[in-house]
Amino acid sequence: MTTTDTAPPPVILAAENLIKDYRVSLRGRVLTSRRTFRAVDDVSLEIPEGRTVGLVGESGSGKSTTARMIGRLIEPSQGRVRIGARDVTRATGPALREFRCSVQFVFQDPFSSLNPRQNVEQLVSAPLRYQGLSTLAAAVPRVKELMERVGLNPDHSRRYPAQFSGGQAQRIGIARAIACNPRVIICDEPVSALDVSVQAQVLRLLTELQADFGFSYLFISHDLAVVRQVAHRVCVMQGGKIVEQGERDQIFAEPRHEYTRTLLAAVPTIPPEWESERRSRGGAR
Ligand SMILES: Nc1ncnc2c1ncn2[C@@H]1O[C@H](COP(=O)(O)OP(=O)(O)OP(=O)(O)O)[C@@H](O)[C@H]1O
Repeated sequence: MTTTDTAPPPVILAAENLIKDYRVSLRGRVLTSRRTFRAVDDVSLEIPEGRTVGLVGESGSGKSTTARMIGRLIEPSQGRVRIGARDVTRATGPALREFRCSVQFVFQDPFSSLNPRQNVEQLVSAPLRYQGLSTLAAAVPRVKELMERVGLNPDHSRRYPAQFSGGQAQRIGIARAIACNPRVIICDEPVSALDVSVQAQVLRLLTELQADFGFSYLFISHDLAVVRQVAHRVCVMQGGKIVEQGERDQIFAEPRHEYTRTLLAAVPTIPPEWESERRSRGGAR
């Protein structure tokens, strides 16, 4: 952690009044230009340095669309994305490349987000090569170091995704995400495709990496129990809008919006030993 309890950490990544209109619904229904479908409606959120912002809501509420706009994977229809003081909404060329290094993604399904024809050396070194920071051969020691850091055997660097378990494949995705020392990692349902025991290990790894490197996370999940374990702040989405946001303890202890209360009613409680261990590691508080 880079800040004290008295000074709030500076905002590293911000979304300002983001809107996304689609002209074709995912079901293939073509909408007329006058009747677009608004998937995200005036969303503003801030991600402080070294902190985790949880983004929760039911399926279809607009979480992934919001994240993809913030990470510049898709263009917003309106609104702005800022990293530090810099507006990167329309950044192109070198500015966009730099942004892509600063803001990395970890996706839900590690197997579909890793090219099955590339081995770990190729996969994990990709951000470094994209930035022109390294060649494949020169990146191998760094890849092995990253593999070790995320709990993988560096001797397996020539293996392909299919030779790993789901949890190990997600660790490859995490190694790739941290390869070029990003400032923010957008985790889009990073554990929901994994077995519960493996989920806990991957969440623990993300928490450790944050404590060690000060990463900020935007952590998307439909599972509030998971968000409660990792998030410092929580934003609740419904129907494309953020209906409530605040510090994690406030959201969980005193939800103000009816929809948040409904979501919370379905959350199992977390074991106290988890909570105390996380606090002692410097995780969410
Ligand atoms: N490329 C697209 N074209 C048209 N509609 C889209 C597109 N992507 C998403 N949508 C629609 O936008 C809405 C928000 O989708 P989004 O994936 O952002 O929600 P979500 O909260 O992440 O849901 P989930 O948890 O199921 O991924 C949904 O109604 C979805 O069908």
